[in-house]
Amino acid sequence: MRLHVADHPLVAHKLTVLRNKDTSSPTFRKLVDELVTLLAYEATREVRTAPLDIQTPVAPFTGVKIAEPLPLVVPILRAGLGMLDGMTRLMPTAEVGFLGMQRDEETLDVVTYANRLPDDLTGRQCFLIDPMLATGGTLVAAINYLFERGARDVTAVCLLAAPEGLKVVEEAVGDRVDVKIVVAAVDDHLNEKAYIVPGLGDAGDRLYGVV
Ligand SMILES: O=P(O)(O)OC[C@H]1O[C@H](OP(=O)(O)OP(=O)(O)O)[C@H](O)[C@@H]1O
Ligand SMILES: O=c1cc[nH]c(=O)[nH]1
Ligand SMILES: [Mg+2]
Repeated sequence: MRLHVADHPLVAHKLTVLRNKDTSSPTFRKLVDELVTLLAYEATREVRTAPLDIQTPVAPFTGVKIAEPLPLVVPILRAGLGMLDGMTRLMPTAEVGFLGMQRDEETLDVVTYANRLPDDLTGRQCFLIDPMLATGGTLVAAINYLFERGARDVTAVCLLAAPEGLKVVEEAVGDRVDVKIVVAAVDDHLNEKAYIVPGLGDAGDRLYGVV
């Protein structure tokens, strides 16, 4: 597993506003969108390309295009949906799959309630998006879904991660999958309810309200 922590003053500034409990839901959504655009730049650094011959107004030129099979972006519902527009804005030719997963707040087990993914992900670069990596249970379950369909190259884009969760992902995935995690910050620890500290609270609730 490779970890990339964004080191950028704009990321740190926007993240601070996001963490603030007094930040309203509309501002929270906008900041998540802005942050994912900054993270997506790093997350897509290794996206595969193929040569493309074009003609500039002056001369022929061999440039690049995103190679097929096209990358697949997979938001983990609910909170991951808040990152989808930002990700596809940067990579508009990517296709999109969906995973609906919810952490049982008592047992911390992951319940998968929706799954809309291509059957065959062989050779596809997959981008899982979810703002929070807490115990790591959700991300490991999501990576396993992709692995079962043949994916071996997975980049997770998260806003906050806990050290405990990063360790769980590293141990669970091993070298089965080339996993890269791009995150705006690694926080201090998990509290007794497995919330990230200092964190930003419940990302899904702050984006979409308490259900
Ligand atoms: O690392 P873990 O301990 O598994 O926790 C992280 C998960 O918890 C949150 O989702 P939640 O289950 O609250 O669902 P929601 O997006 O519908 O709010 C978050 O968006 C992650 O998916
Ligand atoms: O701190 C946390 C942990 C899990 N899910 C969240 O939304 N926030
Ligand atoms: Mg939630």
